[in-house]
Amino acid sequence: MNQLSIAVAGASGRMGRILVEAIAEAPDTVLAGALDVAGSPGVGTDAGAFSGQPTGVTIASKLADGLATARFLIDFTRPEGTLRHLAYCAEHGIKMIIGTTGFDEAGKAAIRAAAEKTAIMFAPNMSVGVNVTLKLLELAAKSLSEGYDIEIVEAHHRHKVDAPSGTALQMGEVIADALGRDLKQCAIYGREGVTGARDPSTIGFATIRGGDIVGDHTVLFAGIGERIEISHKSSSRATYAQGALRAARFLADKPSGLYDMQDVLALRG
Ligand SMILES: NC(=O)C1=CN([C@@H]2O[C@H](COP(=O)(O)OP(=O)(O)OC[C@H]3O[C@@H](n4cnc5c(N)ncnc54)[C@H](OP(=O)(O)O)[C@@H]3O)[C@@H](O)[C@H]2O)C=CC1
Ligand SMILES: O=C(O)C1=N[C@H](C(=O)O)C[C@H](O)C1
Repeated sequence: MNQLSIAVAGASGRMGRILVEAIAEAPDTVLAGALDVAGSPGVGTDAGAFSGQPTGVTIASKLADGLATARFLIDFTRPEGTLRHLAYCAEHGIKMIIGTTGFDEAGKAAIRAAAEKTAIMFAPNMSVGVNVTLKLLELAAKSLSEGYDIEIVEAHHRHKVDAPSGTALQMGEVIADALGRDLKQCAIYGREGVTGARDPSTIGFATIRGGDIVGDHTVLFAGIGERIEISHKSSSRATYAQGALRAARFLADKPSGLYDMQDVLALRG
């Protein structure tokens, strides 16, 4: 079998460790490299050391070492790390699966530009369930466009550094698009003090951080006399890792371009 040779960035992070395991377990993928940021305690150790299953691949900090034989890079790190990896991958034709969240507009523009040189799958949530939920939200928003107040509530573990989550923002964008609104104009990120009555054209966001919550998202469509709640709850990061591997298989025969999980799962349209 022609295995997909995949490198993992942020290999000693929460997602990186699970990805290393998932790649080792899948018969059609092989770990071709592992990266972490210089100074990270994982650098110089075997990428499988965390799970007690050595891979024979040492975590490198130099991109040329970690990416020497990789055709794909799966990157769940931080925006500044991903943007550094992006430039290298675009130059060397390495396909990228980007799960990192928290990019500003300039970062997103850099990803779009790099996708002219290599194939990139960029999605804030790679679980099948969340991506199906996005379709449900589109349908709900179109059907409940009048008389329902829309609020998005997300909860994550205490270590998460960006808020609202990338998934919550994508949910907001899907809903705003379905309603013909611009999320930049109608999003309300938290409330405090005398806020006045709710403006019906807004989409509200609320963020909870605590403990080991893997990732919960609920969208409320609150009307008079009823409310609809559409929820997704992740109980394991393995679902994101499996989504990332599915994305690598999808990209294997794709030309340069920017793709997302709706493309991978054939949910577009
Ligand atoms: N799309 C999806 O399905 C999902 C997306 N995510 C996103 O993935 C990202 C990572 O999440 P998680 O694994 O929990 O985070 P962690 O903090 O556990 O892991 C991040 C990894 O990236 C490394 N890193 C930090 N800064 C840099 C840098 N500048 N350059 C290169 N590497 C760097 C960290 O090294 P060190 O520890 O030494 O700082 C660490 O190994 C987040 O943006 C999160 O929102 C998470 C889950 C699912
Ligand atoms: O940081 C996390 O953990 C997660 N981040 C992603 C996001 O910001 O949406 C996806 C998932 O919710 C887990």
